[in-house]
Amino acid sequence: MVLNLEQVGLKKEGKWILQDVNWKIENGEHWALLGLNGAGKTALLNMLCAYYFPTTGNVNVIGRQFGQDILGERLRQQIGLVSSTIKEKIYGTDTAYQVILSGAFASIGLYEEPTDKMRDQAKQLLKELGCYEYANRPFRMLSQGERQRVMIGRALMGEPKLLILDEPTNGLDFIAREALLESIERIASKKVPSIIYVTHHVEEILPVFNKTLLLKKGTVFAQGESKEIITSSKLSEFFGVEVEVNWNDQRPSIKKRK
Ligand SMILES: Nc1ncnc2c1ncn2[C@@H]1O[C@H](COP(=O)(O)OP(=O)(O)OP(=O)(O)O)[C@@H](O)[C@H]1O
Repeated sequence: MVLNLEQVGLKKEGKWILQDVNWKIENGEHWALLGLNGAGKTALLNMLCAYYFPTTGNVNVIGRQFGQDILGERLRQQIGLVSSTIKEKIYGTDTAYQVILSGAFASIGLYEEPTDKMRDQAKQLLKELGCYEYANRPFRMLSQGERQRVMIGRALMGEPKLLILDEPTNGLDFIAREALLESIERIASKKVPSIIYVTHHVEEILPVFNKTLLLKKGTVFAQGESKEIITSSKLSEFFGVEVEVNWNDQRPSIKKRK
């Protein structure tokens, strides 16, 4: 099992941010995590990466039960996290290749001498993610879509068991978004690692994300097979406005009913 949360609650500054969260991810499953602004998605991810400890309940991530003695650093080496916070820390002068290589050490910047195996793996990832042609270009000169690919490559360098993509299409135009989604689909089709794809956008729930969790006001509003969760009636209740969901080519689209 990749993840097991039981009756998890998180209280910060006297306020419950997460409550009664139950969530299991089996090996090889890929999940979409959908929630509006302030739903608690970031707080939940921070907990999965052991930056926050649960106030109540049990958290088990990749076979590690959270307790007083959990080593956050060790756990984080097994989780590939792609988020805007990490992206902002990357040195703009490092090349795409160096950024991907740095993932082997889970460091920002390269301080250790990579092995030949690491170099081969980084080159392979550059190819798989379509980054090869700009491998030697500094990170700051890359487009948003290119940077995002590099960040995913960096996360995959550590051969994580869980890959968390936190709103990876933010700031991308339609073409770049679809291209990135295609790459994500390719990674997901390999089964390992399991992916949690965090988004506000229903249209980004690719067929590979066959499970969806809806988070609302810090609690699980619904979870299960995406086809059963992403429906007009469920999402109308979830968003609190009447919406119409249509499935086309195994991808959902949504619009507000007039
Ligand atoms: N450390 C903290 N202390 C106090 N309140 C917090 C803390 N972290 C988050 N919150 C609050 O918890 C709620 C959920 O925040 P969170 O950032 O997890 O939402 P989100 O679903 O990620 O939203 P968005 O989509 O806008 O990023 C918000 O009301 C936020 O202000």
